[in-house]
Formats: sequence, C-alpha cells, structure tokens
Amino acid sequence: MSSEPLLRVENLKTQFFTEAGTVRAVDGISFEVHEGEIVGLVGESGAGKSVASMSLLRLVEDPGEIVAGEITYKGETIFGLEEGPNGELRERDDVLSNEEIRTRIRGNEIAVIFQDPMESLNPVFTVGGQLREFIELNRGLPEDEAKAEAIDMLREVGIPDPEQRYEEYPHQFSGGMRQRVLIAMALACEPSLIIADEPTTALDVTVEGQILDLVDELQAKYGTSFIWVTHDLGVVAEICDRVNVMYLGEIIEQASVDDLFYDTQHPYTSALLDSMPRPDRTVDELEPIEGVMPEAIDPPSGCRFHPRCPDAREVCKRVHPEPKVVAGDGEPHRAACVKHDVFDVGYEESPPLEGREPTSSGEDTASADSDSGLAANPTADDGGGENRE
Ligand SMILES: Nc1ncnc2c1ncn2[C@@H]1O[C@H](COP(=O)(O)OP(=O)(O)OP(=O)(O)O)[C@@H](O)[C@H]1O
Ligand code: NI
Repeated sequence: MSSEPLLRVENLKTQFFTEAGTVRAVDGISFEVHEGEIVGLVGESGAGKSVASMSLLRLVEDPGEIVAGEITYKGETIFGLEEGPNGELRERDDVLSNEEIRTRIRGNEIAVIFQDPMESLNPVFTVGGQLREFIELNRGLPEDEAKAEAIDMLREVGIPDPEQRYEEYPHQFSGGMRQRVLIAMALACEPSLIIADEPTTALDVTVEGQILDLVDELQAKYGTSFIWVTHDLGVVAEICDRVNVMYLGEIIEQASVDDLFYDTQHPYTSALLDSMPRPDRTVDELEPIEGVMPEAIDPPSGCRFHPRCPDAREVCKRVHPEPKVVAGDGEPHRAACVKHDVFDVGYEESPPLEGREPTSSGEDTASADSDSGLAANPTADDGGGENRE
C-alpha cells in the first residue's frame, strides 16, 4: 500500500442545527482511501454514511455544516480549520474555494453516484444526450467526439446496443441499466475516486450482483478508488478491500474485509453479521439486532452502542471509546470497544449493566467472552467475569 493516501479524513464532524437541537450526524470520523482500493462505509439507516459522503465534497446543505476536522485529497485541502488570533475557529487559507471544488475536483477528480438514478438523470432528455453534454462540459470535447465517447462509455458499462440506447429516455431503461448509465457518467471524466452511495440498494439481487461485478471489472481496468456506502455486509464482502463500520455518527470498527469478517472485534459488527443472511445458515438462525438505533440528536452516554450491546457492562455507560488498534498484523485493525485490553478502563472488573435480565446478561456476556480473542483470556485479577460462571 502506497504511503500517501489519495483521501485522508481526520476527525470529521458534520452537524445539523435544527429546531429540535443539534444532530451530530457525523461525529469525529477518521479514515483513509488509498489508490485503487474500494473502501466500504457500512451501518444501519441513520448511521451517518450519506452525510459523511456528502461532506467529502462539501455538499452538505443548510442547516448542516462541517464543524470540525480535516479532509485532504491528493495533498490539497478540501476542508480544514485553524485557530484565529482570538481563539475562534476559521477556515484555513489553503482550503479549496467552492469554485475550485466545482470545476476542478467534482466529476474530474471525485465523482458521486447516488442511490436513485432518476434523481440524477433528467427525464425530459435522452440518456445519450445527457451523457454527451456531461462529457462536453467536463472534458471540453466537441459535440461529435463527446457523442462517440458517450457511446463508448455506454458499451463499456455493459449496455447492449449502445448506439440505439443513446437515443432513448431514462424511463425506457430498467433500474439496473439506469444505474449503469450513472456509472458511465461517473467514469466519463476518469476520476481517481468515485463515491457510491447505496447505488445498488433498490435493485434486485441478481442485477445488484451484475453491477458489483461490473464495478470490480472497471476498478481493475481503470484503477479507480471507490468509497462504497451500503447497509449490506454482503455487498461489502463482495467488493470492498477495507471497511469502516459506522454507528450513530462514529466509526466503531475499521479493518480489511477479511479481518472484519473473520476476526470481528466490535460487538456491533458481530450483531450486524449475525443479522445477515448467509448461505451456511437457515433463516431461523438469523438474530436481528435488538432495539433501534437511538437518535443522533441525543446519543447515549459512554459507548453509543451500550444500550443494545450484549457485552455491555457498567463501564460502557461512562467511557466513550475512540477507535484503537486492537488486532491485525500489517494492517491496523481498529475497534472502539472497551472490552479490549488496550483500553484498560476496568472492563473485566465492571459489573454487568443494571436493569438487564440477570440470566440473559450473564449468558450473553459469558458467550461473548468465549468467542472474543482478547476477552477470552481473563487475567488473574479478573473478578467480575469469573464470579458469574
Ligand atoms: N437535512 C437534515 N436535517 C437534519 N438532520 C439530518 C439531515 N440530513 C441527515 N440528517 C440526520 O443525520 C443523521 C445521519 O443521516 P444519514 O442520511 O447520513 O444516514 P445514513 O447512514 O446514510 O442512513 P441511510 O442508510 O438511511 O441512508 C440522521 O440522524 C439524519 O436524521
Ligand atoms: Ni444514506
């Protein structure tokens, strides 16, 4: 992996200032995207995946605002703050202007694909015309060359009879074909990074599989990096190289795709995995995650997942964990869960959460201990865990 990442996001915070209060939609996330890799952002609805992706191109709209952090792309600053002379925070001098983001970065360097192609395609113009115009504008090609390029791109993304489909309108395309058009549009300016926000969620599984295969192929051919936003760990398994799991505005686990699936370190990720259909299990064995995700307006104290966490103890209500390296040789595997020794906040000694059913809490904790590498090796002075056995 090359040393300098393509995109670096550090401690990014994006908030919405609503009448009901401040929504901490993205609350201090850090991650990197290296050249040629597909990085997943995964989590339940409301986790902050879309707001995080929109923030990367500063597309967040009122009443939303990026309030902290730094976003660097190819060494240029998309967002950054500094302390002014009176201690107030102000935008740094080297931050790209809106004009620069619009003309130089968006489309040409970083392209975005959204879930609903009908929002991105204008129903009154032909698909080909829109693609041609996009190429004309962004690459400064004359009309005939842009048209030839547009037809090539339609062919490239697997649309049959591209010359004929070029003349057709968006409603004449199926959902999957429309999504292919958007991929063509995203690729048209040969960007280094494509941000794809749940582009296959509305499609049926077969078509979704075809689109994911296409993305894999194109990624290999062009070396484009992707940020792939999804709530579906199956999709992550299929195309991502590395993954960030989000919960209530935070990244709670960050690992290579293999480590995430085979050496899971955060109870929320385990719960997501348990709720996911897999070929080796029957539907009866699926375990939905208990409870609903709380609001980002008033997140729980301590670890935000503690009210739903089978491993939660008293300490989890108090200590708010930042992601730390807990495993992984070579590539760091980070998790924000105090059950790991590196946190050293007395998890082992901490009593189970009050108000939990004593039996279920005891069982859950015991079973979690046995399948978690770090917690399974209780130290000599580990009172809490052993007394309950
Ligand atoms: N315009 C807005 N005004 C107020 N709150 C907002 C706005 N947009 C998003 N939010 C809030 O920000 C949080 C994160 O939302 P976001 O859309 O990023 O979630 P998501 O992970 O993309 O979920 P989904 O899977 O449903 O797309 C949510 O609590 C949401 O209600
Ligand atoms: Ni979203």
